[in-house]
Amino acid sequence: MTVLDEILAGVRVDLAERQSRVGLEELKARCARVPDAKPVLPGFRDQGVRVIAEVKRASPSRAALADIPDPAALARDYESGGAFAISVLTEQRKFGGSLDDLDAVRQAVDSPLLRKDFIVTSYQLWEARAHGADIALLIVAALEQNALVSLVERAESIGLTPLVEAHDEEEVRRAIDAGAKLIGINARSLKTLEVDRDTFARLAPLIPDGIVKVAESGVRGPHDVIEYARAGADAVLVGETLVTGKDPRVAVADLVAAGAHPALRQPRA
Ligand SMILES: O=P(O)(O)OC[C@@H](O)[C@@H](O)c1c[nH]c2ccccc12
Repeated sequence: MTVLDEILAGVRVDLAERQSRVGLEELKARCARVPDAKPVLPGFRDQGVRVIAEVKRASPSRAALADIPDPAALARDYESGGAFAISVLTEQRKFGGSLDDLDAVRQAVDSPLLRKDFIVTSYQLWEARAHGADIALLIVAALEQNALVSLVERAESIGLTPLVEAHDEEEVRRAIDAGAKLIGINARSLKTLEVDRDTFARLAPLIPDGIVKVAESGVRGPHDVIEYARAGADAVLVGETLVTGKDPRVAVADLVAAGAHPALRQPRA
């Protein structure tokens, strides 16, 4: 059993528990009461390399990272440092997150919000929307192709932009085939938890120009943003470095400044 299998098993148990408490109809009714999701794709391309800053308490590779007693305050710091979007991990068992964190962050910031979880059914997309997310992560490795295709369609039909995450050539192909317009390349394998920062540079050329590319994981500082940018990233997704560092606002601002460097400006499709 891989780490991913283990995480998915726990996610399914917790999901069943939530489904027994809140029915789909009730969730849909909640969705009707929240403001519409923001379209995010154009914003990813209009200036420099965008920073998606993550609220992350723990991870399977590093266990506890940071307490984060006030996720709203952290998100406000990220936003004032210039983050384009905020990612909130909502998986509970391994990452210490929750939908309450998503709610708290939604109350605190106007930036686009990513629900970062292990989504295996459309119920979780409705949840994401009901709790104010604009973007939802779909992990190719966690889904059969049919399920991936229908979750991409369902996400879009309720206004969410799916961020489709791939780790290798085959998964990139599946993401493109599923119609993804926003693809994340995760440098961390969900099977071994190893980080390979060359993954993005290896896989990005397989992605057509019209698709927005996000380099996920392993960013230690401005230097890594520049490397990812040179390899064609439109955005970087950063967690650990920001939650374990001293001043999250300054840390985000340093990454944003690195990604905005004029030397990185390249013609885009
Ligand atoms: O903490 P890092 O190395 O900066 O990584 C952030 C983000 O990429 C990572 O949390 C992540 C990427 N894809 C995921 C899928 C599930 C859980 C977590 C993730």
